[in-house]
Amino acid sequence: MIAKVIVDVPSRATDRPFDYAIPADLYGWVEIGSRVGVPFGGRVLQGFVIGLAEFADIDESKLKPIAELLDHIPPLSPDLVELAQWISDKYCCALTTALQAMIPSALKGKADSVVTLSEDEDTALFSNAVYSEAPWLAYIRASSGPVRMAALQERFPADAAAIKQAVKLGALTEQVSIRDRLAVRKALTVFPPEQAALAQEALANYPARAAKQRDVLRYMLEHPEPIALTALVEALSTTSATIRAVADKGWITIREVEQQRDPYAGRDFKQTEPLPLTEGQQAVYEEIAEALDAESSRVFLLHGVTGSGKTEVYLQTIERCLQHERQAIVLVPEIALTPQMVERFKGRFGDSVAVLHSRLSSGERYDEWRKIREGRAQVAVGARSAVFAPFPRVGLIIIDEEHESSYKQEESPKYHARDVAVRRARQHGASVVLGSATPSLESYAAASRVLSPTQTDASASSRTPGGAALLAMPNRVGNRPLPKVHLIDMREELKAGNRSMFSRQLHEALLDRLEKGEQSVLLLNRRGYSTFVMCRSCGYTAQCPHCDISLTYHQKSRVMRCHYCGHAEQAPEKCPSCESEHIRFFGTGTQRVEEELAKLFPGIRVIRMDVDTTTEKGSHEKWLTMFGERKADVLLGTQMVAKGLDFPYVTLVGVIAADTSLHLPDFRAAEKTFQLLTQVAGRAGRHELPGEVVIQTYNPDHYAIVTAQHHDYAGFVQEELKHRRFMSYPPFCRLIVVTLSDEQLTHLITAGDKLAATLRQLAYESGVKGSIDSDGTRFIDILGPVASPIPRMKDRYRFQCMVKYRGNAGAIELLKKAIAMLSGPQGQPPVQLSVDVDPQVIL
Ligand SMILES: Nc1ncnc2c1ncn2[C@@H]1O[C@H](COP(=O)(O)OP(=O)(O)OP(=O)(O)O)[C@@H](O)[C@H]1O
Ligand SMILES: [Zn+2]
Ligand SMILES: [Zn+2]
Repeated sequence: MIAKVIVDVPSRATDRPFDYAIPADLYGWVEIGSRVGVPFGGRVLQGFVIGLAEFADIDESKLKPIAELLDHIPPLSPDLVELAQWISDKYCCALTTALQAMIPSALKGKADSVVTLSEDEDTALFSNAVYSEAPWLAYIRASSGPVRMAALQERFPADAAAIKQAVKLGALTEQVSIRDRLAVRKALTVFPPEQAALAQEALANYPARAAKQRDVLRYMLEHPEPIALTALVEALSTTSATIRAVADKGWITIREVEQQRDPYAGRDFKQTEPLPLTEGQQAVYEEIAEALDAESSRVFLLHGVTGSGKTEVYLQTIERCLQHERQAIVLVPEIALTPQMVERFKGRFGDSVAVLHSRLSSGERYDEWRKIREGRAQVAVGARSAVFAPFPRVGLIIIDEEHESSYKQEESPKYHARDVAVRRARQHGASVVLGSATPSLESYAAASRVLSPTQTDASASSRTPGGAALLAMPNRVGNRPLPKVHLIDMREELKAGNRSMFSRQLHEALLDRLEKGEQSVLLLNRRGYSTFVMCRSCGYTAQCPHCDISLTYHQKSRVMRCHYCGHAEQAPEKCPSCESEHIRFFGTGTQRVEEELAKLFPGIRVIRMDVDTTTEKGSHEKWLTMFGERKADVLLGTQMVAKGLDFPYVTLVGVIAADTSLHLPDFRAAEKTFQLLTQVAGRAGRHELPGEVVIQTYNPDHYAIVTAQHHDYAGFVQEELKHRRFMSYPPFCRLIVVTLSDEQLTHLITAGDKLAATLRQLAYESGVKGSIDSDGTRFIDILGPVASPIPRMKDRYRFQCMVKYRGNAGAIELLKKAIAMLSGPQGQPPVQLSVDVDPQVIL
């Protein structure tokens, strides 16, 4: 038997399966999805089996055998391997990169070599006096098992050559194997006596001077359950040596036992029961339930206003899914994955919920993942990569806040979890529910057919088999009104002599809440904001010397830092350009808002949530719990306060400056602004107390802001679609951005021009219509090369080409072909090149 293995080297030259023989003792164990160690170019590498075959493609006598099988249960299943193939094709990345994205980082093993003494002990070499006295040899002899080569070399640095020589001459046997970065955690555990009666007798006869040992034995007889060694040491204030002595006498045993790291251990989740559904929820629930019962793979876009009770719909459809003995995956944006959110799922489904997100340690994440792989969990709640949760029979995939751009991974593989979910669901006959109060234009267009068939991008509708179905929940639970939204024109404030960052109305409203003991949420829209350093005399701004971007000022340390490369320097006292002392730190950070609040409202209790205050593990949770317990009047923060929060005493939401994100060089700027305002407004008045929202802006007439004021999603979409159509942007076409970078500008220019020219030539030859979109079905347009929005990063110049296409234009194939044509014989590209299909952020 032959295994086809993808080795873990993400380069174009190795991006194909290699054949290996399956040794007889591994027959039946090596499966599609198995992780193996294989010899490759003189090393041992980790790889994944993606196929099995009777015969090899190459001369079988040249075939090397698989060196080792790394897990008994393959970490990937055949359907995930197939999904990886799809990702690699669609997002232009190496197959190994896609496979790696599906497993926890703990399983990204590294090759490690160990040495043992060869069987043939009296090798001539070792009888040689020089060697026989070598300390490293004595060290190996004294060790009971294999010794890690790295450890040996570290210990005896001067003897590295001699050790290598010994391996070469066969006196030492070297074995290379893959070691996981992080193993299953094992703890030494003490087991009680197996024959209690005999042990009782022994206890009575224990020598008096071994009183400590007697205590151990007595304890284990009185508490006949396994106990962790460390716990026993603590319970009896004894030592592990004492306990070991009792074990050596044979009365108790000490063994290694596998431990589970449960990040939610010790927390009680209050069991919740399904709520009687509102009419709106019921209608939606029934539609989804029907698809679940029929096991038909359908995609639903659930457009439910803030506070309409989408979570309860998720919970009850999951329950329905579990009744069919199928598993469910719930994706939540990383920053909305709060303990409050987790609690909703654990409260309903208890221990069968596994949680996957990046704030867990890699050990915790690994254990949660194993819970899924080993069938101990039925529901996975997590961020983007939870879409790969290795369930055998997925029945339902829910994507909450489906419009969030964080569902797109920014590094390779640059996949979008929404598209991957639809694909995975199709493999399993599962349904997908995309939920949002502000669906992305792409999803909305696909579901509501606002585009005529010729305008729709055909591949979008093939992504959503049979088209997505639009489900709406236009009302809040209990028919509570959406909050009243006031727009404040900040230019008018300035004219009226108010120079504060708070308008008079927001000031009043805050004061009012303080008096009533109600709570407020304040949003500082930080997208595109930064605290930068500028000279008021000459206009100098502090720039990163390696990247074309302003340095960000950190007040605490007085250090200026680059967000792209990490470059840091002390903030200057004087302008380096004109020596003026009028050098200032600009921008409104959350810190400044906090200071202003303290000045204007003495005694106000503010919780500030931003990147600075939430880095520590568990801090996010701590702040939200505090706020929930009404230990603060104001929750002030960046984007992270806009989502998912559900606090009954929040009756005011204030937005300090709505438009900071409006003018970014991003075609989604208006959409992002509308979404953010609608989401944050939705935090107010979700329970009995009515809510009010104050939005401060310099663009009170902008449609994104006006429609947000009126909770008018349809109005926003209509206006935004006009712009997108006019400018030819998604959902009217699809995009691929190719970023080229190099240290030498001349190389870059040549490579960029060549790429664009090749692409144009290939598109022309393939007969796809050019930018003149005559019949509207197939069209491809190649723009650029132009300098990227960030033209230099880490001392490398950056250019980009944008490909706009529609329909079955074969754009990805053309691009792959063009790149191959420009690459060297080993597949090496002329300059560094990165491809982003369906980009969310264009930098
Ligand atoms: N059927 C129901 N009966 C009573 N209360 C309900 C019902 N469904 C949901 N709720 C309550 O209504 C509130 C809002 O629900 P939920 O948080 O799910 O809204 P949402 O649609 O997810 O809103 P958002 O998009 O703003 O997060 C919650 O406090 C929830 O417990
Ligand atoms: Zn200056
Ligand atoms: Zn930099």
